[in-house]
Amino acid sequence: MKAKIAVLPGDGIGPEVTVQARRVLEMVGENFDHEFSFEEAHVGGIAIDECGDPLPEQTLNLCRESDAVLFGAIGGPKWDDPNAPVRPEQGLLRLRRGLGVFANIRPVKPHPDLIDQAPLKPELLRDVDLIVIRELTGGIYFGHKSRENDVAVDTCTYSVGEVERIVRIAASLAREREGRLTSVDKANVLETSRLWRATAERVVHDEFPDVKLEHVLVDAAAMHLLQKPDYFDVIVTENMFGDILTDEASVLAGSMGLLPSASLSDDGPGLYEPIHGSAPDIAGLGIANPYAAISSAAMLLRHSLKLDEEADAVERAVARAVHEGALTVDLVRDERKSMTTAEVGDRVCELLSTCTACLSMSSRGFGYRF
Ligand SMILES: NC(=O)c1ccc[n+]([C@@H]2O[C@H](COP(=O)([O-])OP(=O)(O)OC[C@H]3O[C@@H](n4cnc5c(N)ncnc54)[C@H](O)[C@@H]3O)[C@@H](O)[C@H]2O)c1
Ligand SMILES: CC(C)[C@H](C(=O)O)[C@@H](O)C(=O)O
Ligand SMILES: [Mg+2]
Repeated sequence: MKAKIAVLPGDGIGPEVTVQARRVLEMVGENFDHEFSFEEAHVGGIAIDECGDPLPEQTLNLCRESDAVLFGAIGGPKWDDPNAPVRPEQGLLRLRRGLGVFANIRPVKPHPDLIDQAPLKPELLRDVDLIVIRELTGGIYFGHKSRENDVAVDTCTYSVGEVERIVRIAASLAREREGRLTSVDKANVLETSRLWRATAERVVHDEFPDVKLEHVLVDAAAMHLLQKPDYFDVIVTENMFGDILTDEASVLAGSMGLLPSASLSDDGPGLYEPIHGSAPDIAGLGIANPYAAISSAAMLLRHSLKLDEEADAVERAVARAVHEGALTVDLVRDERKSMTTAEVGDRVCELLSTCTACLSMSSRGFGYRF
């Protein structure tokens, strides 16, 4: 098949990990006989430096006319002045909104070989296999904001329609899995959460009677995620809660550098990005973990290009590489045994061409498998 992929590397480690994800997609194109074309554009801090706008019009246009968008990360200390008129993060938020990608899928499934190194007890992690569906284009991120003298305001808004569509996505996914959906809110305090809860209740009751829905308050959910992470199947939540809970969930997997994401709209290109940021503390050192970016590329193959077999092959190559110990420094105890970002990318590409087991077994998507 032919596909056009927009690549937005961004800032900090964004370009370092994105180049590895792009190489993997190129390798998939070669091995499976697809014609993928790639076009790069600036977003975030680098775009501010270039033209004063974190999401230049040509970048958004490129994304809109592509089949999918591979995104690195944005931001960094250079653009962090709280009084700056524009910020890199605004570029990412405008991109999400501009593409209408309201459904952010963040799977969390620890690789068995990394469980012993995680800060949580191995027995808590062994059966963890959860997916967070984060609402991505509403809530406090996009509500009215103001700042006057000593007072700042951020407004959190949700409409019934916005809640219905994200709950439908989450419930459909739960139906294909264990049929359990946990809706996370703060309904004891927030009006938006009460609307969220009532809407989720109605949608699931009317349209997904086979799905078991429960509601958990976000503060308790944060605790349960560490205390009994294997309890969860599909979690659906609003924008900011989903942001915070998924950084927490990355601890279950072992590193921020492992969690991928897909952001989808009703139609139009999907946006694929690791959940981590630009990691200024390690940028430029060549040691960033590229697995989150590479796994995001696998999600791109599966969700935007409908290439399940190819997505499976990439996920198996990742799982195999991890199993062999192809790990960056965030995942090894002994630094001398770590690989660079590029070496990990090399190994995944090699496995994609040589590992017949990676290419042949069939399985269903989301997260690690081998
Ligand atoms: N999607 C995005 O572009 C995105 C996401 C989160 C944060 N940010 C931005 O990134 C900047 C830095 O934010 P932060 O430090 O709070 O979060 P961060 O995710 O960049 O880093 C948090 C910690 O995780 C580590 N880490 C992250 N990704 C890693 C990887 N691939 N390999 C190994 N270690 C990794 C970092 O070294 C750091 O110690 C900020 O400007 C923030 O706004 C951007
Ligand atoms: C950089 C920031 C705007 C972004 C968010 O909060 O959505 C990030 O933390 C993420 O998780 O993708
Ligand atoms: Mg985040």
